[in-house]
Amino acid sequence: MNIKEKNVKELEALSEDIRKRILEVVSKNGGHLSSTLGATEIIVAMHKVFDSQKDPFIFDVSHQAYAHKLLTGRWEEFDTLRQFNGICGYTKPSESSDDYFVAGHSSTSISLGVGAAKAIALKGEQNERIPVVLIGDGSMTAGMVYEALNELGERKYPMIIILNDNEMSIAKPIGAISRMLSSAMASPFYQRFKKNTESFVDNFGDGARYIAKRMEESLKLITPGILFEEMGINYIGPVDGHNIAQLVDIMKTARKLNEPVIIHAQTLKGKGYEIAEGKEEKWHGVGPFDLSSGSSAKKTATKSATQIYTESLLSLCEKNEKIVGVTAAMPSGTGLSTLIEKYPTRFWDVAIAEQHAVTSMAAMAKEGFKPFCSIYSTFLQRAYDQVIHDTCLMDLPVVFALDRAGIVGEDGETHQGVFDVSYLRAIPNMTLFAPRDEKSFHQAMGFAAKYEHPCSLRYPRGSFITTDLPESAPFELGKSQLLQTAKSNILFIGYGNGVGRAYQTAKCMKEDVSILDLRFVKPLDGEMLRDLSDKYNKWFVFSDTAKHGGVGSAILEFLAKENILNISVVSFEYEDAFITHGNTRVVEESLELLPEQLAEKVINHNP
Ligand SMILES: Cc1ncc(C[n+]2csc(CCOP(=O)(O)OP(=O)(O)O)c2C)c(N)n1
Ligand SMILES: CC(=O)[C@@H](O)[C@H](O)COP(=O)(O)O
Ligand SMILES: [Mg+2]
Repeated sequence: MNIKEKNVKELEALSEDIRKRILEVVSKNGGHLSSTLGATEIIVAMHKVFDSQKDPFIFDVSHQAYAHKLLTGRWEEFDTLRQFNGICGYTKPSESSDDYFVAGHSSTSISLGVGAAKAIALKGEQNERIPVVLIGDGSMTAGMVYEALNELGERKYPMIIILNDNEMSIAKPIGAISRMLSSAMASPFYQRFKKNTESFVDNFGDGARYIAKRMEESLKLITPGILFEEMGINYIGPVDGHNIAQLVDIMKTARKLNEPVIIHAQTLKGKGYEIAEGKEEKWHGVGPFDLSSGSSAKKTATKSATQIYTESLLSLCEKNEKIVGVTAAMPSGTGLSTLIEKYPTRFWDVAIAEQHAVTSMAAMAKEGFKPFCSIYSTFLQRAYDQVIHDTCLMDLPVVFALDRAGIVGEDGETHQGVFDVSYLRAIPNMTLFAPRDEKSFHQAMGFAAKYEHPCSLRYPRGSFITTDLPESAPFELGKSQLLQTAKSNILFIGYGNGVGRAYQTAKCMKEDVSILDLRFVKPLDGEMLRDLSDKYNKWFVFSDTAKHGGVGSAILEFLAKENILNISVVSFEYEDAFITHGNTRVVEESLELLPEQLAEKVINHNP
């Protein structure tokens, strides 16, 4: 039956069926669980009142949009969620015309809505179509949201913004905005007012009590909405984000206003799966798990790069009290939660605010501190000008510790950490290097902690490719490390996690090869490369970076500048295309980047 014809009871039953389907698939495949369980009724109500075939449905981050996928013809194939060639974990127009826009990086939805509303107005379609945005309280903390609200409040395009406030980002939300949003019921003024009026009206009977109740209601409506109302945007709420009848009525009312409206819905993150309900960070993004017990299926033995980073930073902090650091709403993902707990006056979660994170740390560097910006490679893209304009132009000693560098797997195109060498290498005063394993990671961190200019080190999601690499030499600026020499004319040049891949590829070959750990891609070890160009004339580059502007590019630039013309360079970095989602190994195989595939390419390469 078409959702438009369903009554409230049927919509409630549909929500429960959706929850069951989400739990069934996410417990098998992994994915974003608690966000998407909590947004179910809101999304069902959206589809009841609006039409995603004509109204732009815009989900912020869109990790919470599984119910939308289930309601738009993907119920059966939802079994393939986040699998290679399966359903994407985020909205993706190429997957369905009901998915209006790509999403994955947060806080873009309101700008998208304003742009869509402008176009709808220009095309004279305002009576037929209206943008409907769903954004979470965590995503409301990024500056881009206020750029969009600023214009929307001025131009007043008709638009529905549903703010799904579950009082959680990935972790507990931080900052004034989150506090403002959920402060309505708890504000001291509001509580005093409530207490005083209750005692006051007890002496005057029902009529007065009724008036006080209305005042209390109106006060509730005023407190969190004051920010939006003052900006010229209608505010309705807070409302129960699990009450479908109320949600449907309010969305219908909001549509009739034909103005910009924010509906502030309060929900329970993880609703419907008791173990995950409430303020449980670990249920935001999950691997496969046992439904009855909630215990995760996969246990990882080897230490992750994030764990190494955390241990390294902890030991550096003990020796140097000038070391400080930030994360932009990824405390556990970056490992910074440990540092925040141990050094609460030196480490901060600044919410989803990468631009603010970088620039505020630049100021701390100017004040003589040694900041570590712990940000995923993909999310640092959000703060590119802050790296150039506020950090490198001032030549300030900020360390950009880029986790999730390389293919990240099931998060797919929006989250692959593959562009950082390309986007950072072009910036003057920036130094780029990468550890290959645990030992070299500690050395790289020691180097970073003393380095007096901007620098960036990168490391993979999960653990390094291999742990049995040769002993690591201390990190020196612009110095590489020759790990293995052989008689053949073949040289493997590895960078970061690419060194492990070079070793695994070498093992697949009958012929011995020489292997260099490049360590620094900026500045390059010119002396070593000149020396090696006399001995080896077939170079192969192994790095989890985009080819364009990446490590191979840097080496080719060097050879050209040195007028060294007899070397053939083949880069096994990523081609000029966005990399899809799926299990990392499966994705790498599709890109022909597995060691055995690379060995084939080396053997068959005849320049
Ligand atoms: C620019 C950017 N920074 C960080 C993230 C990582 N991230 C994904 S979802 C999320 C929290 C979102 O919280 P909220 O909007 O409240 O949604 P909820 O999961 O609570 O429904 C974060 C920090 C991101 N996707 N984009
Ligand atoms: C939706 C989002 O952007 C985050 O939840 C991201 O998926 C976290 O990635 P990791 O699982 O690699 O920490
Ligand atoms: Mg939230």
